Amino acid sequence: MQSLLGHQPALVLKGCRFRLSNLTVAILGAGKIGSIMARSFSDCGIHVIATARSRERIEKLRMQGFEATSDNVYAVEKASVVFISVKPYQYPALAWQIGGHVSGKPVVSVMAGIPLRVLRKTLPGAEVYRAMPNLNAAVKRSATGLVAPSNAQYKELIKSILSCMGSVYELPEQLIDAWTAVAGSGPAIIAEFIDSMILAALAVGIPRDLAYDAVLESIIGTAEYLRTRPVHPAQLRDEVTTPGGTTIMALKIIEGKGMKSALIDAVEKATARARKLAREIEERIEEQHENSGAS
Ligand SMILES: NC(=O)C1=CN([C@@H]2O[C@H](COP(=O)(O)OP(=O)(O)OC[C@H]3O[C@@H](n4cnc5c(N)ncnc54)[C@H](OP(=O)(O)O)[C@@H]3O)[C@@H](O)[C@H]2O)C=CC1
Ligand SMILES: O=C(O)[C@@H]1CCC=N1
Repeated sequence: MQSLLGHQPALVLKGCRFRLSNLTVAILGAGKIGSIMARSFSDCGIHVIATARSRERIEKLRMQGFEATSDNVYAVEKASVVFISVKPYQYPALAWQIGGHVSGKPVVSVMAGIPLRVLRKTLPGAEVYRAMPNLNAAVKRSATGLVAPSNAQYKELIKSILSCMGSVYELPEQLIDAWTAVAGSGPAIIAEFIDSMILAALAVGIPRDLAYDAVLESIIGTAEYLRTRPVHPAQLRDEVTTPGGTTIMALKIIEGKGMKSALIDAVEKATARARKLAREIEERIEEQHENSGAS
């Protein structure tokens, strides 16, 4: 581990945290989530080399103050830790480029669906991890799931880097697709709910800016309440619901229209999609392998 961080002596800090400012991290595919990761890591003092394909994106990353390039191999060779944040279907081409340059390095994929098995096969000799952050990393509130390989050498370092985006939860690999559906996609699902509540507020005559505040503050407050008190959501609901009052009228409609079952179905479908992605990407990698004439 020492070798990753150059010659700086104080590797392990109090509380088992690492001196991240000694570290160079490559983020391959710094698009929407990758550039948020770049900002979070950079705010922790990490030197980030971000990559993208298009000139526009590289220029944008440079304007944000990052070292940016289209040269993935350069980024991998310069970095001690590599993050991969291209879209899953973009991964086979990227793996083809960098596969011969990652041996001995920790490589963390934040791509939905792609299993450790496939990462190991395409990144020979690397210590591969899967992580699933979410967009809330932009406000340092990501709930990031982490899958580490067995006998991981760099796990504490990777956790420290990921914690620059918020909370980190270590998971067995069989839960990461479900985590992707709940926490990775979570901000989109919750944003749909917020949008619906704002429309509902408009429908009953609350002006738009007030509607936005009413909904957001209620959501943040409810999350804070549940986070800080030992109360089950159903108990909170009961505390709000006056017999014969207003809340029960709303709850009756929600129950009748099947909001809970819609959400359960939605998360199941998103989880299944992540699993299917794994098969699709593996097929593409095999095709690429065959087309290259390899045996
Ligand atoms: N968006 C989200 O909230 C989350 C996404 N993820 C995962 O992160 C990944 C990225 O998602 P997202 O950020 O939304 O997607 P984006 O399309 O915004 O980002 C992907 C980036 O990868 C770049 N790219 C593609 N191929 C290469 C290559 N060969 N070399 C260098 N750069 C390349 C693209 O560059 P260019 O723009 O120049 O084409 C683009 O900027 C996905 O795998 C997704 O599953 C995980 C958690 C949350
Ligand atoms: O929609 C997706 O596939 C990615 C994974 C989690 C969030 N966005």
